[in-house]
Amino acid sequence: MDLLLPPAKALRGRLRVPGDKSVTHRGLILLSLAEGEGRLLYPLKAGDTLSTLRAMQALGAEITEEGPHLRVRGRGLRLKEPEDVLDCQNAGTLMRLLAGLLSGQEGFFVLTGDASLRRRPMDRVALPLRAMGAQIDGREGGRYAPLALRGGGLRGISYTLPVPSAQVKSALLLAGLFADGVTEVVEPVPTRDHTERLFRHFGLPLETEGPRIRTWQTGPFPARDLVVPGDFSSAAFFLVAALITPDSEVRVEGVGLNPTRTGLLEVLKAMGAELEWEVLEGEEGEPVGTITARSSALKGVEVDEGLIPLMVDEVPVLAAAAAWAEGETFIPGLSELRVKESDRVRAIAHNLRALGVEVEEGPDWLRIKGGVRPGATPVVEPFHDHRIAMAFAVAGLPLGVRVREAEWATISYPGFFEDLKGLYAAG
Ligand SMILES: O=C(O)C1=C[C@@H](OP(=O)(O)O)[C@@H](O)[C@H](O)C1
Ligand SMILES: C=C(OP(=O)(O)O)C(=O)O
Repeated sequence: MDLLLPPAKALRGRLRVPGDKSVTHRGLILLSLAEGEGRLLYPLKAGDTLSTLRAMQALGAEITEEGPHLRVRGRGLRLKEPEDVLDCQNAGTLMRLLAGLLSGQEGFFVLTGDASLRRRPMDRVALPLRAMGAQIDGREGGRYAPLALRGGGLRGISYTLPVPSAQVKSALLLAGLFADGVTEVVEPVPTRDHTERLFRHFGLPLETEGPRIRTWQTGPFPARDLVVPGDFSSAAFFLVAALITPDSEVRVEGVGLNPTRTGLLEVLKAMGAELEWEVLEGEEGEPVGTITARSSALKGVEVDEGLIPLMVDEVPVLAAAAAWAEGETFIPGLSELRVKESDRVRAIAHNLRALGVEVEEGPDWLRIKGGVRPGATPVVEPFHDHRIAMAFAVAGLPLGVRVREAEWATISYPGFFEDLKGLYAAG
C-alpha cells in the first residue's frame, strides 16, 4: 500500500510510543520459563513481538490479553516440544534468542522465518551453541534458516563475541541457564544490556565483570510483573522529524533511556540538535523518561565508530538528519547493517539519492553530503524493511513524500503513520 504524506509545515505535540521491542521479546520468553503467572505491562504488540507470543504459546506458555497488557502463565523451566515448526517471520531477535533458549531444552525444534530472515546469518549463534553441545543444522551447514535443533546436555563455555551483537550475547546467556558449569560471554564492545537487567529482575544467575558476563544453571524462579518502557528506537523517528521540520517541538514521554540504546542522542547533540532529556523513573530495571526535540540548524559530523552498537537501529534515521544538515556526515562501522532486515547501507543510499542528496557508500561506511534538492518529490522504497520505511518517511516530511509498501512499519510500530499525522494536525 502506498501512503502519501503532505508537506509538514510544523510538528507540535507530545506522545507516547509503543513498548520496547527488545524488552517485549525477552519479557515474553522469561515469563514463559517462570513459575506461575506474571504480567507484561504495556508490551509492544507488533509483527515481531506477536511472532514471539505465538512461538511461546506453541512451546506451552499460556498467554492472554488483558487490555493493553499480556498475562503469561509460565512452564517453570520445561517447555513443550511443539507440534510444528516455529515461524519467527521477520524477527531476527526472536530466531536467535530461541536458538539459545531451545538449545537448553530436551526435544526437537525447527525454526523458520520469512524471505528476509532466511537470508540473515545464523551461524553466529549456531557455532557457539554447538560448542556448548547443542545439535543445530540448517541450510549451508547451519548458516541460514530453516534451522533444525535438538537441545539438551549443554556445558558452559567462554565465548568472545566476534561481532558486537546483543542477540548472540542473549542467546548464549539463555542457553547458559540450562548448561553445566559457567557460561561466559565477553563483549569487547558494549551492546544493549536488556537481558542482563531482566535476569536481575527475575533473580536469575548473573555476574558481570567489565566486559565479561557470566551465568549458570538456574533453579525454578517465580513470575514477576514487568513494565515495558516506550521504545527509544521508535521515539527516534519523531525526534529527527521535529529537528528537520520548521517551527516544531515534539515531546516523547515514558520512553526507555537505557544508555546502551541512546547513542543517537549524543550524535544529534554533536550535530547541533536542540534536544533535552530527563530520566524520571526506573532506578532498577530500565531507566525511563522524557525527550524534547525542537527544530534545529543541524551540521554534519564524523560519527564515532564505538557509538554504532549503541544506536544500531537508528542509523537510518540518523541518515535522514544528515540529509538536512549543512556539510558532510561520515558514519563508519556499518558492516552489521548489511545483514539486517534489508541491506540497510544500500537502502539508505538509495533513499537519500531519491531526495537528491549526494551519498558515497563504502563496504561499511556512508558519507552523506547534506542538502536535499528543493522541489524533490521523494518516493520511499522500504526494501521490505520497517526502519527504512519510517526513517525515510521522516526524511521526506518537510517536502511531502510517498511511502511505498508503508505497511512494513507494522513490524515494530503499527500506529506509526497515525501518530506522525497527529503531530501535524496539531501543528
Ligand atoms: O537484542 C536485541 O533485541 C536487538 C539487537 C540488535 O541486533 P544485533 O544483536 O544483531 O546487533 C538490534 O539490531 C535488534 O533490533 C534488536
Ligand atoms: C534489526 C532489527 O530487528 P531484528 O534483528 O529483531 O529483526 C530492527 O528492529 O531494526
